[in-house]
Amino acid sequence: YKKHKLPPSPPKVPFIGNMHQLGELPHSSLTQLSRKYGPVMLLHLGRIPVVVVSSADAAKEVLKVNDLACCSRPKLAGIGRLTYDHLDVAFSPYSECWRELRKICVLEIFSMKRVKSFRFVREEEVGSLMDSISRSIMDPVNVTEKVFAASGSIIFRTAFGKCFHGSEFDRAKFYELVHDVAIVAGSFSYEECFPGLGWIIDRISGHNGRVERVFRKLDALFQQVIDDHLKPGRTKYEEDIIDVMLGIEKEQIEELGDHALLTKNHIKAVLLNMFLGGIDTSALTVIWAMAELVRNPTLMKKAQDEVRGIVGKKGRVEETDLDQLPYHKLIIKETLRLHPPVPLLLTREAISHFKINNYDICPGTLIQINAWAIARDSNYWKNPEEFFPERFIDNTIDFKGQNFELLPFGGGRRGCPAIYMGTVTSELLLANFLYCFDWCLPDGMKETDMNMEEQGGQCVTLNKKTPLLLTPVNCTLMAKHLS
Ligand code: HEM
Repeated sequence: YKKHKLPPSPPKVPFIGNMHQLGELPHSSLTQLSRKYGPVMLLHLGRIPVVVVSSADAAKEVLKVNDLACCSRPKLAGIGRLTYDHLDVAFSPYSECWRELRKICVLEIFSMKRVKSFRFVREEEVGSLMDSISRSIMDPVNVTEKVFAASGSIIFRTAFGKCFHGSEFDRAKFYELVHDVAIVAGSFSYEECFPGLGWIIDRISGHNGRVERVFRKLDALFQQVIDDHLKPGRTKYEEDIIDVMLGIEKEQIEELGDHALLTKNHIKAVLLNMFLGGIDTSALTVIWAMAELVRNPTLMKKAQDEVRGIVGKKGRVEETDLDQLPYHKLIIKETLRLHPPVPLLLTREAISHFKINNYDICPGTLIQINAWAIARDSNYWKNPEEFFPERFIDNTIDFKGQNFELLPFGGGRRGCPAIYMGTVTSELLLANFLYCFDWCLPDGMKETDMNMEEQGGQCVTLNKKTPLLLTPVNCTLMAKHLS
């Protein structure tokens, strides 16, 4: 690679490379580093070369101009095991098989029509959450916990067709499992960073054992639900995602025989993607939005006036109301700008040589787009640190992957295929929070005392460091619904 012009790099330490510079909050440390080394920089995690992209122009080079040259994902051992050797959509390297599966996801699983067919699940879950909060009027509520639980139940029911309630899975155990999966999915093994030696650390640190334990539990859960779905004489009330995928598998076997693509393992791997990709992301959007609104009472009032004006005395916001709430949509957009749930997007891998801003990117290099840094860059955003939904009035910037200064869902061939599913869930939850209750901070806490820190750690998602505790104040609009 001597002839190549490589991107600038911060100084490396022997063996670990730049690993020590990632810190507790990698998106934030990388933003600082990019101020010094530029919007395209080359880091080394152990032996792995990683190019970090921190400007809209450079992101466009990756996601649009050279999308095909770098639309693969690295083959990591931990997630490889959890996805039955990369049979999923989110973490699989680029291949013919991945393309087929992605097509099935876009057309059959995450299409607007399919997502709309689960409207009743979302409305029921949000409804029971509002009922449960209404029993805590004037008592502080852990909004973080409640929203995660509702988002988890929505995905669980959408995928499996049944709720935790009255099933053999208990909610706490399920979350523990999803959390373990998220940690395995977000971590490199030492062997990957330090080939030849890292396996020793992997064995001592128990990495391999943890991956295996998580895999076994998850596989048993998926197998059991699939078996339930295949039982003769099963009463099917509404089609869930497992029904949809089993239907596609059957069709493919009838049409293509041995050449059928979809197997039970593909189905399980896609379910894993739904749990990893769908629960925390939608929940975090609502939690950060509520946190911002409580700190900004004027914006809160404006949003509440809008939703209460449109919904009237109905008692609940329904999905059909959401399109009549333009200010509400601006709040979601501004939340996704300031608090993108996946701040570094998912890692891509270059398949062939290409250039970004005239720097050579060699095959095998990993690419990390810092969507968080771009969305807070004063070159594109006025007062970028301020939560100001009005900035999107008369502004055509959207988050669907065409405007490279706002990329909460990524873009290009690997962009999030479930934008509609994610946004409709967040919008419905937030609109009901705003419609059903007035909110105040517990124990005389002031807006300026709120802790808005981000949580560090191994997760790919951007959590709030401290749980959001808020006190619901009675709202008469709901009384009619409850009586
Ligand atoms: C507010 C909600 C959501 C946000 C912010 C979000 C964000 C993202 C991001 C940043 C990526 C990576 C894009 C890239 O690398 O360019 C992604 C990929 C993905 N997301 Fe989402 N997501 C959300 C909701 C969901 C939901 C509800 C599901 C499914 C139930 C889901 C499933 C996926 C899958 C399967 C991929 C991998 C796509 C691929 O590699 O081809 N996401 N998402």
